[in-house]
Amino acid sequence: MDSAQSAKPPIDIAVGILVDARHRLLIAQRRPGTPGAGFWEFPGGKREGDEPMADCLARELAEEIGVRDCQGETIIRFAHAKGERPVRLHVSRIDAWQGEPEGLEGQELTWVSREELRDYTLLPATDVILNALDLPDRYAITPARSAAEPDAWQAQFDVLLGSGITLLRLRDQGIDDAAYQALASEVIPAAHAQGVRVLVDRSFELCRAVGADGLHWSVARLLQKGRPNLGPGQLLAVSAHTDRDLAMAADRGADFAVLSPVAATATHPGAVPLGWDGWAAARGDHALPVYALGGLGSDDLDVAARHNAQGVAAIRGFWPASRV
Ligand SMILES: Nc1nc2c([nH]c(=O)n2[C@H]2C[C@H](O)[C@@H](COP(=O)(O)OP(=O)(O)OP(=O)(O)O)O2)c(=O)[nH]1
Repeated sequence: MDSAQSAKPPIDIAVGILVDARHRLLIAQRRPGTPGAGFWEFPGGKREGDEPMADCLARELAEEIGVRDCQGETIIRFAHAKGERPVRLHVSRIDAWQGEPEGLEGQELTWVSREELRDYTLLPATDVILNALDLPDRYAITPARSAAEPDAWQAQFDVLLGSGITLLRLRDQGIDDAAYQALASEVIPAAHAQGVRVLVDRSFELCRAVGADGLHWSVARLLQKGRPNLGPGQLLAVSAHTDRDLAMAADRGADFAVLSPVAATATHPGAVPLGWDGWAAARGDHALPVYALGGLGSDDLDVAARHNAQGVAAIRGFWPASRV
């Protein structure tokens, strides 16, 4: 069972990730006598009564580290039960504030680069926060090259690589593993040259052979195989359609999921759309970042963020118009 389904109601916690001009993150060490003593965390604390979470964050950061006027945005809300009690974390990234952070409660503070964080023992579930911090707000999925005119597909793919997209899934269910491997071997170097990471379907062995940045699997495949032994920075994504899928994906260690369909799509004409309310209900507070997919594009990024989505995933929504 994942944290979102735990029996005890979670306590709401506001968490703030201060990011400085050198992209370093501020972490604090939990004091002796508190739950998780000695572990490092991002500053924050418990909601008082029914105060709005934004007020809770401002109060906690003022009380604990003496900063004011924090400017930022919520990056994820999720629940987990890996500590002494179930918590629901409302995590914000903060890029501007007033005052110099100091440990007002006697806690040690330090600024660390994203790489240096690996040297610290962080509270359980911090990996979820870091995935939400690192992942982009758009996840592109390619239409099948095997169903398209190959030169036109290639031209559109090249435009996609220059469009600001930084993460994509190479999807082509119309070809066998050998043809898929050949396609992946062709497109991944081009994507990497443009700073775009590529997740592949199929096996872990294929992912390794083609130098991909991770895998995108069905929940069924994840349940069957378990989380593969991916390298540092490699990602495991999962396609989900229900609340239960997300619970299993979080439980089995997926780094993020794609939950669909929000609206009707040409790719899956038979699927019943969830609508935003149904999408948000299924997304719930599962402990992983979740993209919204299905009839969406860049115009839907704001509505997605309001529904606790990492962002938008799309095939047609991000695929450049054909020039031929
Ligand atoms: N601040 C913070 N808390 C986290 C993170 N991850 C995580 O699981 N938690 C949990 C640990 C604690 O159970 C809870 C935070 O509660 P807390 O005891 O620090 O809250 P507080 O500052 O209001 O505490 P206090 O006034 O009661 O001393 O949230 C995180 O990254 N930052």
